[in-house]
Amino acid sequence: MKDFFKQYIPYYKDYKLKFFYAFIGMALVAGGTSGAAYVVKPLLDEIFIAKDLTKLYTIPALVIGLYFAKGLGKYVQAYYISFIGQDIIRKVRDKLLKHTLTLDIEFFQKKHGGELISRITNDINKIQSAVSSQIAEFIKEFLTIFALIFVVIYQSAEMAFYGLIVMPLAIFPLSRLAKKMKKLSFDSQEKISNITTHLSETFNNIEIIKANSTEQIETEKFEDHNKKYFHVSIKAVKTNELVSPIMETLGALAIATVIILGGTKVIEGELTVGEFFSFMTALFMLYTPIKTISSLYNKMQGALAANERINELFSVKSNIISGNEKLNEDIKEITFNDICLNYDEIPALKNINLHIKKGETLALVGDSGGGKSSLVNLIIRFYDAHKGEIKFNNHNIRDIDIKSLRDIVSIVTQRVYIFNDTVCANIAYGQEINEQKVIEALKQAHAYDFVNSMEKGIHTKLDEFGTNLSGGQRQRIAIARALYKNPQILILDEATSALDNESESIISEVIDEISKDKITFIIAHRLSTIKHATNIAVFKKGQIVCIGNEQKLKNECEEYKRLHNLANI
Ligand SMILES: Nc1ncnc2c1ncn2[C@@H]1O[C@H](COP(=O)(O)OP(=O)(O)OP(=O)(O)O)[C@@H](O)[C@H]1O
Repeated sequence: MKDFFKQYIPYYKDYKLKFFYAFIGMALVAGGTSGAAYVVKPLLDEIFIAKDLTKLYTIPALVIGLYFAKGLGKYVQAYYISFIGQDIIRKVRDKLLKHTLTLDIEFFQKKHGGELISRITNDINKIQSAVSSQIAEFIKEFLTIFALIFVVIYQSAEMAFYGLIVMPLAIFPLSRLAKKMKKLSFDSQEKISNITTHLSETFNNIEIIKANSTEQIETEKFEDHNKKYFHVSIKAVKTNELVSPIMETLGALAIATVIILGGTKVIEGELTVGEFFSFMTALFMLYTPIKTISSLYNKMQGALAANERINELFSVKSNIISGNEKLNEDIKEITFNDICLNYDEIPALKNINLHIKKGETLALVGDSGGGKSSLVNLIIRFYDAHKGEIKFNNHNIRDIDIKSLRDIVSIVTQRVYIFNDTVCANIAYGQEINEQKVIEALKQAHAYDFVNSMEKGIHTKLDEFGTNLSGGQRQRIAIARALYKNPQILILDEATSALDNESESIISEVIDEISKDKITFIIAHRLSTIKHATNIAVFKKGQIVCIGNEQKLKNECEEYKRLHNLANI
């Protein structure tokens, strides 16, 4: 708990004035509550026993004043505390997403998107009430307790001792319950994360689910996750709700003792009736904040568990560290010197040596799993090689500022990414929109005709998965996006695989034309699309087994001949 406060207290520094207002509100609540308890004494002693008529009006007026102050205080503190809490949460959420986006591709490939969404939404929501209302309630209830204890001790120190002894007695069972609550909250956050993960997987894979009629199976899996969440939640309710009966039983014991003791004192004339009732009112009132604090402490455990999960994400660090050399120059050559890459100790690339000059196109071909995508992923530092060196002119890739590197590279991957935005914004993604340039890029990618026939042309909104487009249309959008950037290095990983033969050959010609002043990497299974490449590297099990132009490979490379024959079957 201490660490939790340590982590969030610095945020409060930005809200000093608002916190001050909230504190005044809390003080009004504490003062109003204890004042209401105190006023029982003059109420009984002076109106009912001494029959003082003047007090008949002043005391009720005072009661109204006290409750008004309490109500006003409650409103002021609730507003400012919620403001502070929600604003802190907004900042933590922004910070968490910012941090998450800095992490390596490898992290995203291993962690499910649904789980990350759950951390950034559910877990952060869990700490929201802790940093806002719960912290405020803690302070408010503590202030109220102090004020009421003051009234209790002021009225009778001896009875106060018996009335309050329950407080230390309650600590042991309550701390046991709190520990259990923390564990249950951790479980519960994990279960809700499973639910989010399952939902995101279901909606992302909806086509395959429907095509295989597995709706029932998926529903059953979901019901299972849902049931587990329900069981943990109910266990948490069982634990949390124990706080109140424990406190009430202990409280009843204390109150019974005080009645016997106080009753004796009143009978013997040591205490007035008013003093006794004022004491009793304060004592009764005391149990509410004490009970609230115990239950808050328990509820806080949920926030602590969620916070651990948030901190776990904050503690993940990127392994791919940016260099600081900016690439503000013409890239004339890229060199791969003895490059090796492993995924979890399993080799994917072995001793790759390549040299590509500006204006050249290197095609990468070979069986599936040969290492082609892995090689191009190294160029934009989605991964770092485990051995060897990649150089852009004379810069080692690890010394280059990652943003400046990625600014000069366009990549079209096997999976096409479409954003929930207009065609225009999708093409100019990450750059300023120039409609003329967008149209130009669309024309080059042979996408302008179909975009133009859409209701709003380049201003038509696409949906996130591009479901309002055909596979080939999606690929053309991705190619147009890559061309819009006018990169120095162009990487096309199966970028035309969904196109019909005619479109593919037209686009291949366009690419041949525009790649004259670039360094281009093309991965293609259809060998016909890469026949004009300067060099073709044939991959097999992570190695380049042959390299050369098409004619050379046709004459000398058995593996290429095999691929060529397969393609012509
Ligand atoms: N993120 C990853 N984590 C673990 N292994 C991976 C990862 N990406 C690729 N691999 C493995 O590395 C090897 C090379 O994969 P890669 O995707 O580079 O091949 P490829 O030649 O591009 O295949 P394809 O033509 O099917 O796209 C494969 O055995 C693959 O299973």
